Amino acid sequence: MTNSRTLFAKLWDAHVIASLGMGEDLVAIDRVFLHERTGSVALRSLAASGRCVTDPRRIFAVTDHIVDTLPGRTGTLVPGGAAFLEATREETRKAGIHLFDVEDPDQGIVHVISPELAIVLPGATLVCPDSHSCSQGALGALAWGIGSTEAEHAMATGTLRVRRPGTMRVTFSGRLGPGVTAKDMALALIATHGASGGKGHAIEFAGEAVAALDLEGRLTLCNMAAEFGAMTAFVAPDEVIFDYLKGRRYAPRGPAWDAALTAWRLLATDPGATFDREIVMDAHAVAPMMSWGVSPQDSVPIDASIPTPPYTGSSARALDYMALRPGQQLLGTPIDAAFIGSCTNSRLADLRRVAAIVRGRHVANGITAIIVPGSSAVRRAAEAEGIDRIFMDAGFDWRMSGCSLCFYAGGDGFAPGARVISSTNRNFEGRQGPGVRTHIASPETVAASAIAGAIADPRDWPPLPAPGDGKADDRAHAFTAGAEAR
Ligand SMILES: CC(C)[C@H](C(=O)O)[C@@H](O)C(=O)O
Ligand code: SF4
Repeated sequence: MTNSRTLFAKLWDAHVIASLGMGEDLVAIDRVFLHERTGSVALRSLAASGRCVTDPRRIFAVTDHIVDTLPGRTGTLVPGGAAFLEATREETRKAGIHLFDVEDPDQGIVHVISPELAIVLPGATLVCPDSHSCSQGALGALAWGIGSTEAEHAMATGTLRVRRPGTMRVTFSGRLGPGVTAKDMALALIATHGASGGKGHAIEFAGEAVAALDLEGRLTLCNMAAEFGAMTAFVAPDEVIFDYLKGRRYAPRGPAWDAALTAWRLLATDPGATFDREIVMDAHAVAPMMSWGVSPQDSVPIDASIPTPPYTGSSARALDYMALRPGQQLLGTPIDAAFIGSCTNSRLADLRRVAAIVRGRHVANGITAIIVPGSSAVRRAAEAEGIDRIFMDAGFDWRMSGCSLCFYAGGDGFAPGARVISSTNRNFEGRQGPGVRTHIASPETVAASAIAGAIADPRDWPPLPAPGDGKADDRAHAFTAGAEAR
């Protein structure tokens, strides 16, 4: 008998108020984050039921999903969308909940601004009525997506009734190769084990390649756990996370910070602790990945060809929808548009890597290329570094922050039938507009493809040496040495 515990057990047990039997626990919820699409529904329904928010200081809201992202935006282009915005404004005001609204300098995609503002903290529980809430586990939190009704319950009681998930450790051993990123790690995992491979589990990502990821890379990896069917995912927090959080708006300060740090440093799986399931992936064997079908599991290394039959289920219809042939090479397939954004890949580190590739180059003729920063803070930081100019000079549209064309809600969208290469997390039918054919990949792959005008391998597009710029060699070296390596 061992007393070794997994990090999951430590996080979970610290929040269990009561065991409710049948595998369910009553769990204390430290933070609730809402967005206008589903949060407005929860707030309205809570108010209508005559219940109230017990502790508004633990609840935050943002407008991100349906806000327009065109420069000079005033509201939303989504038909009927204004009602969601109005409900969010009205109900958060009445309940005393802090709202990061469109004009707020801290506005952005919920899973991007939560870490930026240190609303999510190591060891905390955070819920949000959004399936990609698991992204935030990158900071060592237990963060998961819930429904609107559960959000009401969490706001009214500070608790939730939750089935205790199984534990799974996914270890990426070794180091990533050149031009390979956290997005490729996630797609390789999902392609190997299927879109339901993580079902019913809380995943701890571990191993050398995970520890070597920067904060942004860890957020990307945990974000994609939603596409792996997992309840949530996290990475044991380390100094990378603590350094990032220090001094941020809602981070503890003074003696509270020191006490937090002492507690956070214990947030790791003990040696000898066992998991319900273990998966080991060889990081060195991961290549830049690209999806070919209509599920993230329909993904292959970018230089591979589309698998040949037999197909089953969604994969069988996928090729029709995607207008591709079995055995076809993905490389060189002409594209119509490129999109860089979303809670998966729209942070400053993502944009810097994109800038390194597009600098001195231009988007191919006839290609629509759009970059949407994940938050207003990312947008400002990118502009302060001048990388917005690099994007615009290269022919990319540079937008205001929000979910934007990550998902089609009836407003902005790509043309029907367009083949879009996208740094987002979902390639479902119609995800980016009716009939739109989405290929998901890393931001580097999207950038290289936008320039090539066809699906391209980012390893074939190293940064160009800039005349008179002594840093060019360093940039090229950083790229070939593994873009996300610290
Ligand atoms: C609108 C929202 C509920 C949805 C989600 O939960 O994931 C969206 O963010 C998405 O990515 O599809
Ligand atoms: S960016 Fe896309 S995946 Fe992320 S929360 Fe918004 S709509 Fe969902």
